[in-house]
Amino acid sequence: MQFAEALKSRCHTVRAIIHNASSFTPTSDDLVEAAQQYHQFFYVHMMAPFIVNEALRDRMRGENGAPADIVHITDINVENPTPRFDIYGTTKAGLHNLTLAQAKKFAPDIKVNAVAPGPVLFTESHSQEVRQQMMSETPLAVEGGAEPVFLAVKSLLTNPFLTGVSIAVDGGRRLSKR
Ligand SMILES: NC(=O)C1=CN([C@@H]2O[C@H](COP(=O)(O)OP(=O)(O)OC[C@H]3O[C@@H](n4cnc5c(N)ncnc54)[C@H](OP(=O)(O)O)[C@@H]3O)[C@@H](O)[C@H]2O)C=CC1
Ligand SMILES: Nc1nc2c(c(=O)[nH]1)N=C([C@H](O)[C@@H](O)CO)CN2
Repeated sequence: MQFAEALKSRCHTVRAIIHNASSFTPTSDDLVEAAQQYHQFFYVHMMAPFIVNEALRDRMRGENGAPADIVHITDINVENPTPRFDIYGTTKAGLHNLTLAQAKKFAPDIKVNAVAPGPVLFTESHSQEVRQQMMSETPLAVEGGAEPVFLAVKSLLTNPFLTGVSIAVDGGRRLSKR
């Protein structure tokens, strides 16, 4: 556990931890490659947040007696997965569950919450047709960008009475997808 020890040697007091790191690729048709993907996705979406949170738990300090904060960036599809991204989705669902478990485990000293984005930032891989399709499935019909995700994280950090919460930042998309 050298990583955890190195982290502790560098972090004396921590106000908040935001777990944003992620891998995002469709599940390979090759089973060997898919197994390798599972390891990669498990480590970045579940193992790393678990290790970092446990390693720094005793170093976390809120302000003026309020709890400290951990925020996990998950995905609106944790309960309505996209089969083509099943490995991605199951490990993000694991991160969502870790949010709930650690909210119970770390209270009252630390709040643990999630922000679940919908498609907020398209990549070059998204054709104009795909973008239009996704916008047609989004009630607010715009590409949200990173700012709404930041504002959701900020609202969690400034509200001392929220833990075990997941904020969907998706323009209402979760309401329209079947
Ligand atoms: N963009 C969107 O529409 C949506 C995003 N989200 C979630 O929001 C978050 C941010 O999204 P976005 O910025 O688009 O994500 P990107 O895929 O563009 O970036 C992911 C980041 O995670 C980093 N990363 C990956 N693996 C590791 C690792 N092992 N250690 C450290 N860093 C790592 C990458 O660094 P590097 O470049 O060095 O590999 C990269 O900077 C992610 O958790 C994503 O799953 C959820 C739903 C929709
Ligand atoms: N790590 C990432 N996760 C996700 C991304 C991304 O670009 N990086 N994008 C999405 C979106 O839903 C979008 O690609 C539409 O499929 C999901 N997660």
